Amino acid sequence: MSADSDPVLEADGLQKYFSQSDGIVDRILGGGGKVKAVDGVDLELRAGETLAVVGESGCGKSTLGQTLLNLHAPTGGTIRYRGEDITGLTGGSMRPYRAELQMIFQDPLASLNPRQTVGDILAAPMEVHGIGDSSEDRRDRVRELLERVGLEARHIDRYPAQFSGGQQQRVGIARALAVEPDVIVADEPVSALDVSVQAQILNLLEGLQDEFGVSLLFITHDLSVVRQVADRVAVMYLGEIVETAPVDELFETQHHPYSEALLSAVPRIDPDARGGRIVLEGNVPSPLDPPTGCRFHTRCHRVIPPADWPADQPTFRRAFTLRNRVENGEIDPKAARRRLEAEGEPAGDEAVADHIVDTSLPGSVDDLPPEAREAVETAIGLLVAGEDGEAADRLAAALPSPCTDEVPRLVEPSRGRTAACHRIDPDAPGAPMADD
Ligand SMILES: Nc1ncnc2c1ncn2[C@@H]1O[C@H](COP(=O)(O)OP(=O)(O)OP(=O)(O)O)[C@@H](O)[C@H]1O
Repeated sequence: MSADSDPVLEADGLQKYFSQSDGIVDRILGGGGKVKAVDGVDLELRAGETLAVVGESGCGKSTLGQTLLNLHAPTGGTIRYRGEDITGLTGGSMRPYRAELQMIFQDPLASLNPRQTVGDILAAPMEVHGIGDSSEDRRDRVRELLERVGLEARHIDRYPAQFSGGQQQRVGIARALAVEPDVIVADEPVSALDVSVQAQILNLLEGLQDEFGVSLLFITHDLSVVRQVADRVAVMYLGEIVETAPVDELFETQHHPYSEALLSAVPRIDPDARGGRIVLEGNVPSPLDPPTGCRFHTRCHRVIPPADWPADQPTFRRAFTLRNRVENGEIDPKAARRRLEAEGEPAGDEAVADHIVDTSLPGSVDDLPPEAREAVETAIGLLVAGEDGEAADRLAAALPSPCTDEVPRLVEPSRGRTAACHRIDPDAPGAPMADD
């Protein structure tokens, strides 16, 4: 495949929100929240390539894959297949495209009808899409397909449960190929399988892709799988694509700090390779209420300090972590007081505030620049006095960052690569740090 080949499937500003109005989250929050599972994705899958979509669990990968195939009605944006707008097509109007756009699922057994033989499972979509002249012809094609995916043709009348997990996934692959598709979205196709079987299925997919010229969107959380199968990678975080790059380039350099953190967790062959594992702050925020500005700012180890910050960036990150914890309501002065009391320690307001600073600020407060230190101590005092909003405002004023205020643009740091981070955008607010 060529990196410059035409896009087969394109997303432009694609959004998929799920309504929570009937769910438990609604009852807790008291409002009809929207889970912003996919939120403004631009992406193109090019002819014959394998594009991996990677990111942590819950970042929206599956929803993106399913929305691209119109299995979910998109909330916004457009989807084009070979230049034709197919956004939101359903039923009969989607039928001409359905055969071209196929899906392979993570759990092969759950996606195969247990009461049908594999022969029937594979022949049914052929019949729907008018492939094969007769049922005998389709049965011959099914036998060929079974052999092509490494199964035995004589097992055509077996039921899915009579196959092993790896064999069931081979049936899933055969079913996708049965209608001679142009695009396959494979959603974690090997993550339910034993490691030894994973490699066989990945090899099979690669071989079939070359043979059939299919474009593959490969969804996975596993970067070692990405390296084996992908030509390009799109890194997803909280409903957005934060970086795209050819796979080898992404493993060499990362422009987005989230990609950098993901890649830092991949075991290196060379034990002297530079850089240790980057441990991100906190948890993935809720897609019901994603952070402002850059969605990654709450966890980003490279969050940008204000231009007049008098210390280094890691010191800012420490203070900024406390800011986030206060903003997110993660600090509970009452619990801190109870703990001190239980330990027989002094538990007056001042002691509680000191305890919170000690336990919620990474590192020592003494290492902060004087103004930041004063802001931290004042803010925690306010928090202990029950003035949560005031506390958060005080910290936001003392520890501002362009990352909380401005949504980063997707820029092209080099040909064929994109990333959305203020640090690589020459027009972005905030000065990159010398030690960055
Ligand atoms: N049908 C649905 N209704 C409501 N929320 C949903 C629905 N499907 C997914 N979500 C939510 O959308 C977000 C993205 O989920 P999605 O499954 O797409 O992520 P993912 O990256 O594929 O994760 P995983 O790898 O765990 O499957 C999650 O917060 C999830 O809870």
